[in-house]
Amino acid sequence: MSGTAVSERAVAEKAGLDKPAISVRNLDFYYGENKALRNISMEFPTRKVTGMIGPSGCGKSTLLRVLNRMYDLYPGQRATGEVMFDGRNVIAPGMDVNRLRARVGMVFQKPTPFPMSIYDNIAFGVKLHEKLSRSEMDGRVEDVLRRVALWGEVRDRLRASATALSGGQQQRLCIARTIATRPEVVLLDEPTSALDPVSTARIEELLDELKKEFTIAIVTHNMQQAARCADQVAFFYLGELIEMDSTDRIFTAPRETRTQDYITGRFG
Ligand SMILES: Nc1ncnc2c1ncn2[C@@H]1O[C@H](COP(=O)(O)OP(=O)(O)OP(=O)(O)O)[C@@H](O)[C@H]1O
Repeated sequence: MSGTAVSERAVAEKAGLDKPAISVRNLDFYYGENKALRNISMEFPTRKVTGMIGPSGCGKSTLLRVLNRMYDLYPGQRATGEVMFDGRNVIAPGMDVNRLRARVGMVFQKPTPFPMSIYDNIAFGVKLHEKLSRSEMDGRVEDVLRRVALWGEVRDRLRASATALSGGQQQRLCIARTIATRPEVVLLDEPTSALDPVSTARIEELLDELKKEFTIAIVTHNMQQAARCADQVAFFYLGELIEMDSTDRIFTAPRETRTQDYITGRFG
């Protein structure tokens, strides 16, 4: 690549203009009659962290659940508009939803390890999508546990139940489980809100590593966390996207009064 091309790319990346992993266009979402998302249009840049903030009930979790069609599991919930991922509208009929959820993985607020061994927590999802030999699976398990900095702590008890791990370890295991299927996008819904400060710091460090490989969307109520982890931040209010910009800009010079009021703690 020429020097010019490299610097153009650097400028494009800086401006967040790189090809997005997911593009949302005119998205509306309904819980029955209740419209929870209103005309959302935004992009999730590839291998960047997008922070999603806003007061309780503004639709942050709902938007995450649309991105991998988690809402499909519940009757009466529907989305209209476009969520483009790898050239396809994921909310249109005909999408292979299981495959989608392997490619757009999700980590929840409360650590939710399956009631099985540490090893099987990771192997379970991989087996649904890939046929690996025993040694390949062993390698995959070790690789993802290393990447979430859990290998040293659990290597001698891979066959022990995952539910015996601490909360912070369980959440790191859930992240390992999610990245084990080699997704392109990882969605995290308040992943540290049930954790102590030390475990929280470890997850935040981990995000910094993971974004080298994955596109990340993280919902958080913690402004410091958004400021520390995100490359861009989206502020939602009453089901609308009010403003999205670089993290610096959102926290130092937001355009909208409502954003300013929220980040300075005047409401929410
Ligand atoms: N299962 C549901 N059935 C009906 N309405 C729902 C359901 N889940 C959420 N809602 C409504 O949709 C809106 C958005 O909720 P959502 O959970 O996405 O907000 P949020 O910003 O993630 O909130 P929080 O920060 O408290 O998690 C709210 O008005 C909420 O009451």
